[in-house]
Amino acid sequence: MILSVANQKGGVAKTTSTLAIASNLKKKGYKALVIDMDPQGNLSESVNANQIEVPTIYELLKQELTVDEAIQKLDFFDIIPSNIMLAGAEQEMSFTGKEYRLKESLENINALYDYIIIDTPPSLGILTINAFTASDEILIPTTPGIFAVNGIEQLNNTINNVKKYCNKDLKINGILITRFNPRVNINKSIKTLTEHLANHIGAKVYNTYIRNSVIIEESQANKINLFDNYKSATVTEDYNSFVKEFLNNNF
Ligand SMILES: Nc1ncnc2c1ncn2[C@@H]1O[C@H](COP(=O)(O)OP(=O)(O)OP(=O)(O)O)[C@@H](O)[C@H]1O
Repeated sequence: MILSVANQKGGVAKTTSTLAIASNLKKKGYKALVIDMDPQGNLSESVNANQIEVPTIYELLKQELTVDEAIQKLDFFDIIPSNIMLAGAEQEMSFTGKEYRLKESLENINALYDYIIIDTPPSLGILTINAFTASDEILIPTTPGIFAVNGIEQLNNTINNVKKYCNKDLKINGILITRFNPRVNINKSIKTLTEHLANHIGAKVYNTYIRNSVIIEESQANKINLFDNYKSATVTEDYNSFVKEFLNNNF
């Protein structure tokens, strides 16, 4: 399955969720490839991928190399990294067929992986459109904030456009509430609001939600896998439960 993790709102835990889900899937024995489509390159950095003077997603989108040349095999999972060069792609990709570049690149390796997970940037430009065109499904992380929730409707319009013009079989897998603090009342009403909105766009909110935890920043800063060194942290348990729910839904 090719899965895009997307939300044009920044800071809703797209990168964190991609990292946690892909590393958990690998721990469970699945073959996982992560594609960093975010010019910020935070995901590549969090797993210590090589980002300087190596092939990245940018050269792959420009068709300057084959997909095998861009893949790095790490303990976390396999990755196609990104770096700030990718920021230029939004302007440079103006040719016919630009939406299909990633899809074309992945055709040769799709069968080698159980899951290919794409971390998308906080925008609905050509990079996100490439990710959606290449994907089977989309996972939407959202934080319990009213603006984050409002953005889902706009995201759904983009998804519908991609379905209309580039990928008719694209589906929303579900909406994942992240950075949740169950003790705060407003969080609870936002959860209810997210459920209504999900219903309206024909998607579902996963039962599992991800709690707020300082462990996230600590593990990312130290480039440590949650499932190695922070096994008993609540947020590690949340992501583990989430992956179980995700796998149950997809069989
Ligand atoms: N469950 C959590 N608890 C505490 N902090 C978190 C949690 N999830 C993510 N964060 C922190 O929130 C910030 C934003 O997370 P992240 O980078 O994953 O979001 P993003 O949606 O990928 O952002 P961008 O849109 O900029 O790419 C990061 O500093 C991250 O460490």
